[in-house]
Amino acid sequence: MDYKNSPKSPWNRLLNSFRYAGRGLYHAWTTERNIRIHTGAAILVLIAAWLLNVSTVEWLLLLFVIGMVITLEMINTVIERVVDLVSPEKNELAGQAKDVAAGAVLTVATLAVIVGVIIFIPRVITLFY
Ligand SMILES: Nc1ncnc2c1ncn2[C@@H]1O[C@H](COP(=O)(O)OP(=O)(O)OP(=O)(O)O)[C@@H](O)[C@H]1O
Repeated sequence: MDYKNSPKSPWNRLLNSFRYAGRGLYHAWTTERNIRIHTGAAILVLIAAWLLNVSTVEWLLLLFVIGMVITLEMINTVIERVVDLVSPEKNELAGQAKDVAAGAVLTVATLAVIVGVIIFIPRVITLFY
């Protein structure tokens, strides 16, 4: 019997789906340096947001872009793993898939920086003038 069809109660299945998700988060955290860097930067941004008393809408925007960056980093990791699985040898399509995934992370990370600059720069300026 394959693992998907083993007889388990709905609660067991639900519990297992959380366990697998937790294992995925742990794997991403321990193996991907970029995810640790982005999480560290996100914590610093959230501390700055708290210290500088940003508005509710600004909190929502910051949380949204932070969530997007970390989630896309994880999807990028998924794409790298799957590409390495199906195409361990050099292949043009495999390279393109990884490059485009990396480009997606860069796009959202750039957006996050722009959002941070728009929210924080005016507040930092008023701190000094
Ligand atoms: N199988 C492949 N065939 C062709 N090009 C590849 C292949 N694997 C990787 N590459 C090229 O090398 C680049 C880096 O790939 P790699 O898997 O090392 O990603 P990485 O971003 O360096 O990984 P990590 O996030 O683990 O540091 C890819 O973006 C792609 O251009």
